[in-house]
Amino acid sequence: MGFPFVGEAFGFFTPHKSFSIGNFLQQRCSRYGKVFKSYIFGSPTIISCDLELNKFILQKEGKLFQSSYPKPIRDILGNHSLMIVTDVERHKKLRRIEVGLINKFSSTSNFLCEIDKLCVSLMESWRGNQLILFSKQAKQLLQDFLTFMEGFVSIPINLPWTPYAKAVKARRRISSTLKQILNERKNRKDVQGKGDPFDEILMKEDLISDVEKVSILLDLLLAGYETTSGLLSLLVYFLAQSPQALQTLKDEHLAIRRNKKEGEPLNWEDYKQMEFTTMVINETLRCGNLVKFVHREAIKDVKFKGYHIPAGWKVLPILSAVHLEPSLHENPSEFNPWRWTDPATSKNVVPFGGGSRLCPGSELGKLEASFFLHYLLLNYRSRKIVSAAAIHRQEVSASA
Ligand code: HEM
Repeated sequence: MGFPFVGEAFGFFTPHKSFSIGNFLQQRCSRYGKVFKSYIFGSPTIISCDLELNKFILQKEGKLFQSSYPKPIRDILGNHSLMIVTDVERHKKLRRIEVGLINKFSSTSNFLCEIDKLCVSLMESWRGNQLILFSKQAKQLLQDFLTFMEGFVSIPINLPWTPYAKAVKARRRISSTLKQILNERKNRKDVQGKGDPFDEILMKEDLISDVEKVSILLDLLLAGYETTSGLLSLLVYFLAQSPQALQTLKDEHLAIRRNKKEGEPLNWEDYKQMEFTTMVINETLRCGNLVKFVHREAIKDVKFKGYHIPAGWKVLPILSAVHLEPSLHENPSEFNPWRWTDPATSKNVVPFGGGSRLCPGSELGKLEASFFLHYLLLNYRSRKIVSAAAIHRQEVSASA
């Protein structure tokens, strides 16, 4: 079970290529099978690389298992964050509001135009640059967010110079900016309820406190930021490895553009035609494993398929292990978007988790990535200049 206190944490958290499960899991699975015991940072832990057990854990949220994120993540996200809240009724209430906000935004008449505009302005900002280092560009949106995210991969030592302390401070700064915006909106009574999702849903909501409202906004910013920017980087990375997929994708987007006037923004009809694009995004999520695992804890003694999980033990369903399982996917480490023509593939890929905590931003993330690809492919040529691999940094992945 490894070293005192840290246990097997070093092995488990060692970075590795995103399209492999890494040496630690590989060795343990071949020695003990797909479900095994470990000891990570002071907690006895069950690690599951088994599809059925993973689905069972996610489906039994609130009944047999609950969310159980480690201290740095809890401190940085805050106790009101959707991912952290364990009380079933409170989670339902906050989730209803967050899902309502995402849906309301997605159904506004200018929603697609706004995403389209964002993609076009991003491409405009690159104009004149001979070389764009993609992974850097995708992450350079907000300095506070970078500091915030760095805290997730840190040891929780609260000294002014540690990434953890800086991240907690960055969270405080972002929260106070959001609080200010909420207050300003409260005072602008004249515009409330006139079609703006924030005004219609958040400002009218009396059942939650202002602190919870700020936390909802923070959740959406954080969960949408790290994951979507990671997905865009991975798309560029995997497409650079697969010229055939890149060409097929380009053909799809050229065909869509041919039927439009110069500068006309994309619409739902265009999005529906992006069939190969959807396959590329799904395959990128399978190979890229943005969220490698989620954190859970057994709240009762659990027996499933002959496994016994004692109450109070940490449980880590490894989503990526199922994505890369050779008995479920042919040549699992190969980036092959065409495998998605087989409907069985989607049953064995769960990049957005499942059960009552299924990612509420999955469709939005995919739509943003599709529009981004459209403008990237029509405006830029890419060239691989370093033979880097897509590396998995474990804790960031857990941030969702
Ligand atoms: C695009 C790539 C994305 C991936 C791979 C992803 C993945 C995930 C996963 C695996 C979870 C489950 C965490 C758990 O069970 O503990 C999750 C939850 C969540 N995601 Fe996403 N996500 C993505 C994009 C987004 C976007 C764009 C948003 C919002 C705008 C979002 C908002 C959330 C929220 C609020 C939760 C917490 C749900 C809950 O606990 O009920 N995600 N995400």
